[in-house]
Amino acid sequence: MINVQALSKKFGDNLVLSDITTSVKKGEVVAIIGPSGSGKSTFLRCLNLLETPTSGTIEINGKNLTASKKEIHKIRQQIGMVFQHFHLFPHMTVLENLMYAPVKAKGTNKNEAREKAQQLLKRVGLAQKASAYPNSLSGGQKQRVAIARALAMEPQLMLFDEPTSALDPEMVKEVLEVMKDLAKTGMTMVVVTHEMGFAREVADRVLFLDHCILVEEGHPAAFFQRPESERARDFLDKVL
Ligand SMILES: Nc1ncnc2c1ncn2[C@@H]1O[C@H](COP(=O)(O)OP(=O)(O)OP(=O)(O)O)[C@@H](O)[C@H]1O
Repeated sequence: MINVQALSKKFGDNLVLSDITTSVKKGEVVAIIGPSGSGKSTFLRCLNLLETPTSGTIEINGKNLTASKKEIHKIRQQIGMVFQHFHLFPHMTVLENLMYAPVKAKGTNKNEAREKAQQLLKRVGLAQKASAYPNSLSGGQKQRVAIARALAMEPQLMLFDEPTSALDPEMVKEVLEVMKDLAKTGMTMVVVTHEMGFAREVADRVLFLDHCILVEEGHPAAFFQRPESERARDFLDKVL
């Protein structure tokens, strides 16, 4: 589903991603881990062109994102994104937050969008919050709404940028549970995370970035038990 070839990204003279080549299969859950500042978020944001790569190519479902600026809008609609800081519309109710993009961007009929939104709220355990405004929700609830809102566009791929790192510890679990459930449905997911437990239990593959380089990638069981590189061993010694 995703094919990344020789992706590099600079901010001015600062090289943030260096020559990254990898791919993600349909239905795969990939966790991106690594030290702070290693380029994880930038890599994720390149996958839907929130950041423009300096060089290299990114294909999603065979379409070259970097070549087809015209198509990017259409391709983006198929990619859901969940950020660290929710980004819900504060002046809309939870239900309206979920209905907005399907109605405005896809032209979905309002009744259909409402029904789908209600189903999704049920799925993330928040059916009773449909009429609430985001400000009245806890961080964990806001993030579950953000996930449901991304799913309302029926994406083929979901990108998560440290979705639990702004949450109080007691709320991390409820969000990870929703993500685990989503993974079980066969959704293709790329997740930047500091939650090693999630990477170990839920991911099919781990990508380890350090200093702008994709140092190693592999199955979580192998990566966490026997990391190949010195850099990954050092990192795991610090975080586990
Ligand atoms: N818009 C930007 N302009 C300039 N530099 C940036 C920008 N975004 C990120 N950077 C720099 O790129 C580098 C990588 O940042 P990035 O956020 O991708 O790392 P990360 O691995 O996700 O870090 P963290 O785990 O702390 O979120 C950092 O040095 C950061 O300062």
